[in-house]
Amino acid sequence: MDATVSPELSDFASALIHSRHNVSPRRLDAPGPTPAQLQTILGAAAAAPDHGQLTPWRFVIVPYARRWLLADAFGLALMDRDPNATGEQIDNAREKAHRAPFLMLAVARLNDPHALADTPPRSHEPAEAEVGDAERLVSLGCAIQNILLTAHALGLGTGLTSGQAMASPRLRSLFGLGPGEQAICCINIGSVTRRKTPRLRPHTADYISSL
Ligand SMILES: Cc1cc2nc3c(=O)[nH]c(=O)nc-3n(C[C@H](O)[C@H](O)[C@H](O)COP(=O)(O)O)c2cc1C
Repeated sequence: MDATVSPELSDFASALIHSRHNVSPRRLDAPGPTPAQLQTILGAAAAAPDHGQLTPWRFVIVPYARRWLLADAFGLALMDRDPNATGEQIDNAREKAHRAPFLMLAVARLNDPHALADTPPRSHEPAEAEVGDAERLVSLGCAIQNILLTAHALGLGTGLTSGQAMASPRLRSLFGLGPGEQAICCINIGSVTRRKTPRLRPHTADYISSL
């Protein structure tokens, strides 16, 4: 057996994975992660599987003092797609930017269809274009899960939020998203004020078959 593998590690991994639950940002309050905890949490993303070592994702922290920028983007994104949105609906959209003490945007770095033809292949690694968007998104998902599990291990609650604003030009412009970049979701982290009944997870028989 590999020296790094132990029954304790397996029990710990299982307990950690199965005790994490999504927490609505409405239930995430101060204190958020300390600077030291944040370094640990953010560093966990780097351990995600990454075909070709492209780091096909990045994260943009939105400090509390700058949440109003995100609130503006959420509000304007709603007004763009629904010119009849009420003041209350716009306020609700804006308010989502102010919830958890820590918030950052997860950005996928997907293939830019216009640039692919110009990318020269590298001899020792798959050409950038060989790592398709599905693989890049899987890598981001793993990075996000590493972040969620590490925050959970530190006693913090985490919640993911997305919605139609992710694709809005307002959000793209605020975060300076380049061609091929896609905003996927916000990662919210804080102290859990109130837990909901955790959702039931599927059984292995629901998603495993044999060839
Ligand atoms: C990319 C992504 C975006 C999500 N966006 C939202 C969201 O906008 N609102 C929400 O309530 N949950 C969102 N979730 C969280 C899921 O709803 C949650 O993970 C799911 O209910 C399963 O719960 P669990 O994580 O506690 O097992 C998102 C999850 C993912 C992977």
